[in-house]
Amino acid sequence: MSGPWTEWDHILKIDPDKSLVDGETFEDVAATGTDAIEVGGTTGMTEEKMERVVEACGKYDIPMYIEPSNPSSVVHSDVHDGYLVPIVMNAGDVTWTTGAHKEWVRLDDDIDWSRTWTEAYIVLNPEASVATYTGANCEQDADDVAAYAEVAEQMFGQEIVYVEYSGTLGDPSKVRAASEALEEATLFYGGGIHDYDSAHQMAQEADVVIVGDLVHDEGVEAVRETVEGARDAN
Ligand SMILES: CC(C)=CCC/C(C)=C/CC/C(C)=C/CC/C(C)=C/COP(=O)(O)OP(=O)(O)O
Ligand SMILES: O=P(O)(O)OC[C@@H](O)CO
Ligand SMILES: [Mg+2]
Repeated sequence: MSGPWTEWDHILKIDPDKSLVDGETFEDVAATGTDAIEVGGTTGMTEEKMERVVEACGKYDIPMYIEPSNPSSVVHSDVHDGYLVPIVMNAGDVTWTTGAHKEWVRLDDDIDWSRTWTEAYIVLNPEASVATYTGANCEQDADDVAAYAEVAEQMFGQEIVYVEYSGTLGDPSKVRAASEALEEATLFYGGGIHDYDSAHQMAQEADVVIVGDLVHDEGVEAVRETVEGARDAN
């Protein structure tokens, strides 16, 4: 089974705990040329904030996926395309590999498995909230990153491997190492993409690049440039 992400170059990740740039709307966001919107963040996540963004983006004709950072940010709606649930390969606590997932499945009687997929995260920026939150061990050389990617695909059957540098532009040689270790799985890269060149550079290594903070800090015009960078690289 393979998902629509095999056709994507670029994802825009909206953090429901952050606002858009003054004067910009979700309609502008949907018109940036990105292939899909992911809604998720680590800190300050609540069901209400999640619902608000999902509803706002659901009005536009763009694929939208909820990326929950805990079971209580899984909102049920008809307007989004599915759930991309993180599994953190290098978490310091099994909560973020299987524990939260077990609790979610135990407590939620209404999981729609037909549109639920997972992303195998390798978290590499120790300064990011997601690293603190999951107690990730970010000291990973390129061969460690490659091995995690291979474990994710070959042993855990993951279709998506996500090299995560949230907040900073990562080491392209580690992204390349992950890419070379994968056979069929789709490689996502996210972190610090802020212009045409950074998008172009990381899109040469990864299949899909994810842009997050830029939309909240700089706005849709800057995001559009990253879409172009990603497209030109692929
Ligand atoms: C089982 C369920 C439903 C949920 C658990 C899912 C897991 C394992 C979450 C772990 C954390 C994670 C990988 C969240 C994904 C979203 C993400 C990485 C957002 C970016 O976070 P930061 O940029 O560090 O944080 P802020 O921007 O929110 O400060
Ligand atoms: O916010 P940035 O640094 O663009 O990171 C994007 C994404 O990988 C965060 O989960
Ligand atoms: Mg962030």
